[in-house]
Amino acid sequence: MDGLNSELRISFVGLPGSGKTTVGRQLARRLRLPFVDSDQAIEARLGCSIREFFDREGEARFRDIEEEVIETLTQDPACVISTGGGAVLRQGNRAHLHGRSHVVYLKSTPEELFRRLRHDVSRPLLQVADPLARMRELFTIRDPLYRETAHFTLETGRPSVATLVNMVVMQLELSGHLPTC
Ligand SMILES: Nc1ncnc2c1ncn2[C@@H]1O[C@H](COP(=O)(O)OP(=O)(O)O)[C@@H](O)[C@H]1O
Ligand SMILES: O=C(O)C1=C[C@@H](OP(=O)(O)O)[C@@H](O)[C@H](O)C1
Ligand SMILES: [Mg+2]
Repeated sequence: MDGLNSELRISFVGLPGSGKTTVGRQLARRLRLPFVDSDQAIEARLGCSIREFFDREGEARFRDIEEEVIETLTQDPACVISTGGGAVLRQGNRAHLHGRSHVVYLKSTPEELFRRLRHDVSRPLLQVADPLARMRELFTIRDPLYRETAHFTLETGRPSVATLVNMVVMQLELSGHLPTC
C-alpha cells in the first residue's frame, strides 16, 4: 500500500487471547509496515520467557520493563505494535499509546478467550485453578482501561483474523489515517 503517513503507528490492546499478536502481524504484512510485539521485545531484552521472568521477579518488575519498552516502541517510525494484555494498567502506557498511535481494542468475552487459551501455558496470569474466573476478573478491571486507551473497538468473537484485518483497514481509511484505494 503506497502513500502511507511515515508517522502512522497502529497499536492493539485487549485481553490475553483477543488476537493482538495474530491480527497485528497480519495487518503489518498487509500494510507493509514493520511489526513489533511488546512481549517479544521484552523477551529479547530479558533473554528468557515472560513466564520465567514472572516466576523469578514478579509482576511489578515485569510492568516496569513493559513500560520502558512501550515508551520506546511508541516512538518508532510507522509500525504496527501489539501490546501485552496488561499494558493498559499503567497510566503512562495508556497516554503514550493513545497519544502516539491509532489504538484498536480487540474486544472479546471472557468465555471466548478462555476457550482459545485453555491449553496455553505461556500466559502466567492464567496458570491458576480457575482460569475462567480469572479471565472474568481481568475483563472487569481492564475493559474500562482498554476503552479509555483505544480510538476504536472491534468485537472479535466471530470474525476471522482476515476479516478483522479488513475491518481495521476500513476504519483507518474512514478516519483518514490511510489513503482510500
Ligand atoms: N479472530 C480470531 N478467531 C479465532 N482464533 C483467533 C482469533 N484471533 C486470535 N485467535 C487465536 O487465539 C490465540 C491467541 O491469539 P494471540 O494473537 O496470541 O492473542 P493475544 O496476543 O491477544 O494474546 C491464537 O491461537 C490465535 O490463533
Ligand atoms: O494480561 C497480562 O497481564 C499479560 C498478557 C500477556 O500478553 P498477551 O495479552 O499477548 O497474552 C503478557 O504480556 C503477560 O503474560 C501479561
Ligand atoms: Mg500477544
